[in-house]
Amino acid sequence: MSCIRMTDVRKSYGDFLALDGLSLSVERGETFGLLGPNGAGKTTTIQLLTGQATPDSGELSVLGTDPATEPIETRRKVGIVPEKESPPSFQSPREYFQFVGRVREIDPDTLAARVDEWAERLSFRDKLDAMATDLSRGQQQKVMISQAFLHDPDVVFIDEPLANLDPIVQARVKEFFEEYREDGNALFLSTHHIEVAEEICTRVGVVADGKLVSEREPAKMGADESLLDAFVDEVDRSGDGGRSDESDAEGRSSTPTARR
Ligand SMILES: Nc1ncnc2c1ncn2[C@@H]1O[C@H](COP(=O)(O)OP(=O)(O)OP(=O)(O)O)[C@@H](O)[C@H]1O
Repeated sequence: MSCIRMTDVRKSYGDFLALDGLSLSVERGETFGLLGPNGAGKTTTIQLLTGQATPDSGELSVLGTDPATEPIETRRKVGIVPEKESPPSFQSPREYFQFVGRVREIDPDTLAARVDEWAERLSFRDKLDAMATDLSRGQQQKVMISQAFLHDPDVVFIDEPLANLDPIVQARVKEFFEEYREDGNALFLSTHHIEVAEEICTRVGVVADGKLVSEREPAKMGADESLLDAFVDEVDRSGDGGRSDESDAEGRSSTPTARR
């Protein structure tokens, strides 16, 4: 059975239709990547699947919970790295992890061992007691990735997983993602970096115009096939290619219009 499922989900903001009947499903053992142009609906999809927003219609299921009606249950079961979140500026990473541990009900010895493991894996042991406000953007991203896995969830959602990370840390994160997936868990990633999707994901879905317009398994694509070419074709065909023109630097539309 799928551990993540969306069926015919619609979501609008005012009169702007952001998701127009989006359906997808993800199985355990998969790293699913949602690829799409600015404003296509990737962040909205993650927000709906993690109970941070509610759909207008359609069905959602994550690890047997309904994020629309049981958002706390869903969030208890999954890990989340939201797009623009940082650790609280007034706390050190160690204090933040202790807070996460209390909320996630992780016993102190397990928490200490996992924090130690992540600080080692992502090379930030020397920053564990620094104020978060004094961390670089990449160091903050390391803390946010670590917190998502501390309670050993079966499913983790990450918006732009490798943003701001140096190549050595990116390699360690990719290695961990592969082990995590092979252990029977599922990762749901959102990105507009095609090379990231190609390298990390077992399956990539292209979202355009508020719908899932195609799905591909990068490992099964022929040497003459390019995910970039396929992406450009599909986005052009959906008519979503020009959507980024009406979005600002944050990807927010300044003049929301209904998709139809
Ligand atoms: N709170 C909101 N109010 C109004 N419109 C919104 C809101 N959140 C998102 N939107 C609009 O919904 C559409 C989808 O936004 P979303 O953030 O899901 O896109 P995205 O694919 O994650 O974009 P990006 O790649 O630029 O981060 C965009 O046109 C955006 O302007």
